[in-house]
Amino acid sequence: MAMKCIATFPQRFNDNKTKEDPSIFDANLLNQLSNHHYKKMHIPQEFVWPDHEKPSTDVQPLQAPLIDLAGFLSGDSFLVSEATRLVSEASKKHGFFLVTNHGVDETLLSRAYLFMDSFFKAPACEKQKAQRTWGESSGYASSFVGRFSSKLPWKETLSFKFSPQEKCQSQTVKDFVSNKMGVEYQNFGKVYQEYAEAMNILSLKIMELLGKSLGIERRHFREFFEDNESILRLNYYPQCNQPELTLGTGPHCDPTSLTILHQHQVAGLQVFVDNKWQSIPPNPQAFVVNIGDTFMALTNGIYQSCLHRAVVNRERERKTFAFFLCPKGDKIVKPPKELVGVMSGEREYPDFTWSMFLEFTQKHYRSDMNTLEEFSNWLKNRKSF
Ligand SMILES: C=C1C[C@]23C[C@H]1CC[C@H]2[C@]1(C)CCC[C@@](C)(C(=O)O)[C@H]1[C@@H]3C(=O)O
Ligand SMILES: O=C(O)CCC(=O)C(=O)O
Ligand SMILES: [Fe+2]
Repeated sequence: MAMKCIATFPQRFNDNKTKEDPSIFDANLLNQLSNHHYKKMHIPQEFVWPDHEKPSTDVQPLQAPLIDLAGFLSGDSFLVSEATRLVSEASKKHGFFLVTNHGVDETLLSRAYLFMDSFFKAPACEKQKAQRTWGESSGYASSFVGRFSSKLPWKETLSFKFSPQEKCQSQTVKDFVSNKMGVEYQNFGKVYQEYAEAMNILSLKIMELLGKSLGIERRHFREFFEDNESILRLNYYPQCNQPELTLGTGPHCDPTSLTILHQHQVAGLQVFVDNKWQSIPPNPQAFVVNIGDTFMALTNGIYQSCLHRAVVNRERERKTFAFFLCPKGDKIVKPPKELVGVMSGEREYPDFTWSMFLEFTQKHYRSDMNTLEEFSNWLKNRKSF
C-alpha cells in the first residue's frame, strides 16, 4: 500500500493549492519491501536525492562551542565574557553553538520522547487525526507526501504552533492536540505544551546572550521575541535500508529566527562549514542552537544562518525536537540602527514580516540555502506590480 500510495504521487508543490495528499509514507512497509529476500527493492524514486546532494561519507565533527548558559546568567564577568565571545565567534562563522546548564528539566525531556515514540508508532489513521492541511505549518506530515513531488525527506513530522500562555491567554499546543486528536491525547498535549513553554524560556535567555554578544542592550531581542509565535516540531526519522540514497531533512537554512534542537542519542545533524559537511554529535545534556534567516536579517547579516541537513541510517530510527523561535507575525523585521553601520553601512535585506516569510515557505518556495534571497526578490517583484 505504501508503494502504491507513494507511486500515486500528486502534483508538485506550487500555488495551485493542492490539498495534502492523504497517501502515507510507511517506512516500515517500505523497508520490509526492500528487505525482501528474493527482490532487493529500492526505496521509491521520490526519496532518492540527486548525486550532488546524497549523503557524503567520512564526515568529521564540527567544533561548535559549548556555552554554559547558567554561567552567563550568573553575571560573573569572566563567564559572561567567555559566553559572549564564543557565541559571537560561532555566530559570525556558521551560526551554530551548544548550550548546557540550560535549566530544562530532564524528566520533561524523557517524557517528551516517550510520548513521541507512542505517537509515531501508532497506526496511520491515528496520526492522520492531526494531518497537516496544505499551506499550514502545524499538524502531522508523513514525508510531505502531497506537498513535494521529488527529493522527499525520509521522515515524519508533527508540528505545533506556540505562543507563550501569558501573552495569548491560551495553551496553544494543548488546545491543538485536544481539538484535532481528541481528549484521549490530553497527557500527550500537556507534555508538549510544557516542553514548548520550557523552550520559550530558554530561547528568551539565549536572546539576552545574543544581544549582549552583539554589543547591544541585553533586553533588545528579548523584548522583540517576548510575544513570539513559534513552531515546535517533532522530527521522526525511521530506520532506512538505503540511507546512502536519501536524506532525513534536505539541505537548508532555517527561515526562522532561532532553532533550539535536541538530538536523541542518534547522530545525523550535519552543517556545511568551510566547504564541507561536518557533523554535530548528539549530547543529551545540551541543546543545539542555530541562527535562522530571520535573525540573520535582524543582525543585518552580521550573524550567519547556515546550511545544514539531517542524514538517516540503516540501524536505528532517529528523533529530534526542533523549537523554531519566530517573532509575532505582524512585527516588522529590521535590524536595530546600531547594527546597520557595522558591515557596509547599507541594509542587507528589505523590511519584512515573519507571517509573509512563513507563507512564502509554506505556499511558494521549499526552504533551501537561498530562501531569504529568493524571498527578498519575491517581495521586490510583488511591490513592482
Ligand atoms: C518555517 C519552517 C519551514 C520548515 C520548518 C520550519 C523551519 C525549517 C523548515 C524546513 C525544515 C527546511 C527544510 C525543508 C522543509 C520543508 C522540511 O524538510 O521540513 C522545511 C520546513 C517546512 O517548510 O515545513
Ligand atoms: O533533525 C535534525 O537533526 C535537523 C532538523 C532540521 O534542521 C529542521 O527541522 O530544520
Ligand atoms: Fe533546520
